[in-house]
Formats: sequence, structure tokens, C-alpha cells
Amino acid sequence: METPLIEMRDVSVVRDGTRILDRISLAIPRMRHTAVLGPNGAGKSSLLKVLMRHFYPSVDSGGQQGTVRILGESAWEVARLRRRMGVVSAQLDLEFSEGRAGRMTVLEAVASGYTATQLKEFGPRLTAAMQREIDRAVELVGMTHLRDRQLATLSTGERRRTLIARAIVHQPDIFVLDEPTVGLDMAAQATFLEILDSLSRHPSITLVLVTHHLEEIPPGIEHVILLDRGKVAFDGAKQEGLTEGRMSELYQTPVRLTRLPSGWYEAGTSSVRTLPSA
Ligand SMILES: Nc1ncnc2c1ncn2[C@@H]1O[C@H](COP(=O)(O)OP(=O)(O)OP(=O)(O)O)[C@@H](O)[C@H]1O
Repeated sequence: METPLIEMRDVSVVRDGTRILDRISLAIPRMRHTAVLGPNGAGKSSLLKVLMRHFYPSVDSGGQQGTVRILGESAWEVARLRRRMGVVSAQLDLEFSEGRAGRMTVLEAVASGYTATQLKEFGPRLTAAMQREIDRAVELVGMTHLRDRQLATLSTGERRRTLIARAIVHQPDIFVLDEPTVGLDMAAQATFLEILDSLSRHPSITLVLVTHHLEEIPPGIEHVILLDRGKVAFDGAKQEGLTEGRMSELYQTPVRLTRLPSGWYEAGTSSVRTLPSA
């Protein structure tokens, strides 16, 4: 069997005495695009932090420590690992909206994807091939007309598109998106979803999407992992995982769910909030 892209075995993370992740085991094969869902506090961001080596598995009382393997390797040097990944999150957006990183132009920021840093000093010189990839990525996200603008002067939607280009310019194995549409208006969200949809057809980048919005899961993502209070509640095919019953149980509220012929979902809760009359 082919080595999974991502494999976690018995991974627990304990912080300040709280068990944030509780013996998580999962495997994501290459090109099995995966959505990670779960209510607030379920551990989704923590799971991504384990992937990106911001968090390390805790040692349990029996002295056992879970393992995280990426592309079959567990002993990654952090910088080398991050170069194999692309990341987009509202947090990253914030980091690129001010200070030194915010003063980078769109082109410089996208180039920084090659080093997985937030520095415009590129180190090894950009080759002509890299330059072409940068132009292509900027074009893909529709930012060519703003290529020389500093990131701090862009709107949230423009900056998020730039960060997608930065995340994919170096053709990473894994593209991690942590609640990527936070702060985007409806038009920017629609543009973002189109880009995400087309990326789900890219021949070599595996998407790992964390979201609260079932309407944002492109048809190309066919696998879901449901997290509930630090544990895996479901890990399998999307159509089996995304049911009204499972979603209602996970979110502890009645969830309505429709799978559209296009493969996208429509979702809502049936609870009606009534405001007290004046
Ligand atoms: N560094 C930390 N120290 C202590 N507790 C933490 C830390 N990071 C996360 N937690 C706790 O771990 C739990 C899971 O947090 P996490 O951010 O992973 O959840 P999430 O599923 O991403 O939630 P949300 O949907 O609200 O973003 C939360 O209860 C959170 O308070």
C-alpha cells in the first residue's frame, strides 16, 4: 500500500492540563482531499498545529507518545516540512496585513512561498522558472493587476487571494486551509470557492480544509473527518459523514442539509431565534 501523505497514531495533545486532542489516529492518502469539521473547541486548529509542528504530541501517563508521519517520515526538520505545505488561514492573513510582512508587494509575498517565510529577502536567487510560477499563481488568483501593491493596502479578499498564490506557488504536497473564508464578503467568498474548486482538480496538491461551513466544501473533497471534543467522531466518505443526523449530533442542534446536483451542499439550522419584543 502507498505510504499515506499524513498519518497520525494515538496523538494526544495536553495543554494547561486540558486534553485538547485525545488519542487521534487517522490517515490521509495522497490526493484524498479532506474536510475537517467540528464545533468550536473541537480541536480542528490544534490538529493542524500538530501537522505543522506548532504542537507536538504529549507523552501520556504510561510514557507513550503518539506519532505523526508526513510522507512516511516522522523526523522532519520544521523548515523543510513547511516547504512541503502551503497554508492559508485568517491568522496568516493578519500576519501579512501589517508590519514588515505587510510592506511586501503581492509579487514578493508570493515569492516568499518558496521559502515558507515572511521575508522578502529571497536568499537563493529567483530562477526564471520560479518567476514564471509566481506570475502563474498571481494570475490564477486574479491579482495580476495588483501585483506591485503592498499587502497592508489590500482588502481582506485581495490579501487572501494573494496568500493562496503564496501557498501553492511551490507546488506543495499538502495545502492546508484553516477557515479560509473568515472575513470575506459574499463576492470574495464566491471567488475563493471557485479557486478552491479548481485547486481540488490540481494533479498533485492534496487539500486539507477546516471549515464550519458545509456550503464551502467543494465537490472534489470526498473525504471528511468529524472532530468532537478532541476525538475523531467520524472518518470516511463525505456522503456517509455529511448527514443531517451526524451533523445535528455533532453540532448539538438540528441541522438541515441538502446535497445539490452540482455536488455542493446547502446547510442551515432549523432553530429560529426570536428576539424579545420591546
Ligand atoms: N495553547 C493552548 N493552551 C490551552 N488550551 C488550548 C490551547 N490551544 C487550544 N486550546 C484549547 O483547545 C481546545 C481546542 O481548540 P482549537 O482551537 O483546536 O479548536 P477548534 O476546533 O479549532 O475551534 P474553533 O472552531 O473555535 O476555531 C479549546 O478548548 C481551546 O481553548
